[in-house]
Amino acid sequence: MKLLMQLADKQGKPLAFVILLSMASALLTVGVIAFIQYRLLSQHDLTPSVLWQFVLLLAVLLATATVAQVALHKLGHQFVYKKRCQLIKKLINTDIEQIESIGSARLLASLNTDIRNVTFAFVHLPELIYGVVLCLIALAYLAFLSLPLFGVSVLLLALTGLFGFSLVNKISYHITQVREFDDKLYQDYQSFIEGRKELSLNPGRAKRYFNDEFDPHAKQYRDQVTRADILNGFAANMANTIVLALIGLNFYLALGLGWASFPVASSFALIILFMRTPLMSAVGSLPTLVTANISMQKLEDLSLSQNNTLISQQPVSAPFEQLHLQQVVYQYRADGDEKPFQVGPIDFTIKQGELIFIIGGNGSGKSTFANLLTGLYRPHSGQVFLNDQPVSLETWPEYRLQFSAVYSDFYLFHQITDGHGDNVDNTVIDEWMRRLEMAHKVSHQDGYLSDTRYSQGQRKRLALMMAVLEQRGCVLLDEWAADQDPKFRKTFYRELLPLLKERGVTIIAITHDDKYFDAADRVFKMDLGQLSELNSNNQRHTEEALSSIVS
Ligand SMILES: Nc1ncnc2c1ncn2[C@@H]1O[C@H](COP(=O)(O)OP(=O)(O)OP(=O)(O)O)[C@@H](O)[C@H]1O
Repeated sequence: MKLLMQLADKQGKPLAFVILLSMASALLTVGVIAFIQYRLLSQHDLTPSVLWQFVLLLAVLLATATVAQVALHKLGHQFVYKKRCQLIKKLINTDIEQIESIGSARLLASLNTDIRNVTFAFVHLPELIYGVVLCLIALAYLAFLSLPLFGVSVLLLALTGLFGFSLVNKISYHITQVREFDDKLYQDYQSFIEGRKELSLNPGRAKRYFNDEFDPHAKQYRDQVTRADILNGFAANMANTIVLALIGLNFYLALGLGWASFPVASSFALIILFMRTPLMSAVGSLPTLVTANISMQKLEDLSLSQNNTLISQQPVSAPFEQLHLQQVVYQYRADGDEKPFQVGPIDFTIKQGELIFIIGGNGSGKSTFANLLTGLYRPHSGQVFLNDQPVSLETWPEYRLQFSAVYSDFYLFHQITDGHGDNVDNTVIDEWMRRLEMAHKVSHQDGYLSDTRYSQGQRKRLALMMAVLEQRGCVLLDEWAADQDPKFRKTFYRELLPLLKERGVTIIAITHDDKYFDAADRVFKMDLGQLSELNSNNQRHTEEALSSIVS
């Protein structure tokens, strides 16, 4: 099993130690039975010292079993903890394009369900290991008692195991389906939560979504999980019945056909009965292990980055002087027969301290260009030059360090950090709180914002503050002013942008505020993925470009 293989691969020695302890505790358990049979049941040997030996044996058994269990739980949960941390680190190192193609619902389902499934498996792993080890040792003891009876028992158990194997395959199939519907349910949960306002206003839509999307998924989930549970219950009942059948068969073979004596047959019955509970627990733990294996596969299928170390911030090699894009092309993945949207080929140059505006209609490719420019997307062809040096695959992460941004779908973190992830001087934070007219509203302490639940416009101001505090050479703002009131919009274009420019920051702003186009050094227009520069001295040219966007 993949789970055990991975555990063995990463924690080979501790796992071997735990298996040895489990074997010792199983041996001791069989030893206790043998002790009862040979010492306690033989009356002429019943002295107080025998009782003390028995108590000692029980104490050693309790200690060994407890240590084995504790060690296995610790080992398992440590494995899950490491897996969880690795997963998040891989997620951080994964390309945005891959994360976008996986989708947030599938990612959340994996982070939640798959990790939980692996945890459950580790809760049940001790039962499986103990059950298997105990059964093996009990079988060895049976072989010692009577080889012919042992042979018949092993044959019956092997046949049952074979049948059980096909059952486990069927259970695996249903559990795989269950996991697929889990992804779909997560998608539905996300729609219900994120679309709560629309659904509140339109109960008809809520009902329709419930009936057409959620309910079929929930029903399929229910049906598949029911089938898996029925098969699992059947496997457990079958194991139980086979164990009882084995006792009857052994008595028949021993006493009816004279294969063994009565004491041997009764010892057989005792051992087999004794095996029953651990065997049933082991069988019962199988579905959780199957589920965990499927979850491990699901986690692998996410194709996250293999790199699970957090990149320590590299110093930016040289300050931003100039950025040049040469014949850069980016194309989205084709979805069906439709021609995918393409940005480029683009030739674009920006120098340090310039203030550039980009305009363009909805869907013209501005945000795609913003992602391309800031290095979130890698060009499919063409070349990017930073300070006249070509940016290669190796230097791509370093290239990104030149930028800070407020994207249109920005996220506001509580932590206030500079471009290296370190704390920022309080006086600098206070200065920007004042400039952004947020000082009366927001407080901060020890590098944390007191809250992030503000209006969209206020949150955007804080996001701008975060971008500025990162002190990168180039700041990208995607329709930043769209949510600001007219008064602050003016402050932004007439005071804040000039101030940043004066401080040497290069700014690329995607905007529709034609009233302030004169603030920019240059204005570019994006149209169907093609970028062209407008002649900012020619008012008519700019007006034409704007009216083409409006029309
Ligand atoms: N993840 C994606 N996969 C496939 N196509 C996409 C993806 N994201 C965007 N597109 C396509 O790329 C085109 C440009 O999108 P983009 O977001 O860059 O436009 P935009 O100019 O920023 O628009 P808006 O002003 O409405 O924000 C759109 O027509 C869209 O169909």
